[in-house]
Amino acid sequence: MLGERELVKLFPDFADLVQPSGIDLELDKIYTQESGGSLIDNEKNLPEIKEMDGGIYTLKPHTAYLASIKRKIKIPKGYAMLYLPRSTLLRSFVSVQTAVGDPGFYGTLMFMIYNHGDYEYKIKSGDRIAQAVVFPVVGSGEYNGSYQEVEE
Ligand SMILES: O=c1ccn([C@H]2C[C@H](O)[C@@H](COP(=O)(O)OP(=O)(O)OP(=O)(O)O)O2)c(=O)[nH]1
Repeated sequence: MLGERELVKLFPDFADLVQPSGIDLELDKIYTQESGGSLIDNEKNLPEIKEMDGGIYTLKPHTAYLASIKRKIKIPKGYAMLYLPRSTLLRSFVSVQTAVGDPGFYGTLMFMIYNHGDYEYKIKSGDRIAQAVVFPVVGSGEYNGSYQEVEE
């Protein structure tokens, strides 16, 4: 796992969010699910989503949402990331569910947030919801999948 000094060099756009062994990630927007979707023979049809009215979001009990993360991220070739929830959310009965960040990925991270509780949970755009931990990848390839964005 990479530490502070390496992370600041590899992720200069996130320098102010670097922690001793990871990078804090801030909530940008929250989206609700508006339709079904499918994954059949690797043909993906993503559900339609709708941006919630911003500022402070209210997560209903037993409901799933998508959350975008502020700032686009570039994961350098030779490194991969895992994203772990902030424990304050877990202590509040809210989970942040995530996958792997691939070497070479550039774009906006999207996570799923689920309010497991029996009560509403309020969260504001800009608050930290997860921490990225970064690992070197031996013999790394480079991501070029459907979520790759063109670097500006
Ligand atoms: O929780 C996560 C984890 C990763 N990513 C980003 C970074 C990752 O590199 C990219 C693609 O993730 P993945 O490889 O899991 O996508 P896929 O479902 O395999 O789709 P595709 O094959 O089109 O890339 O999405 C997220 O937005 N959210």
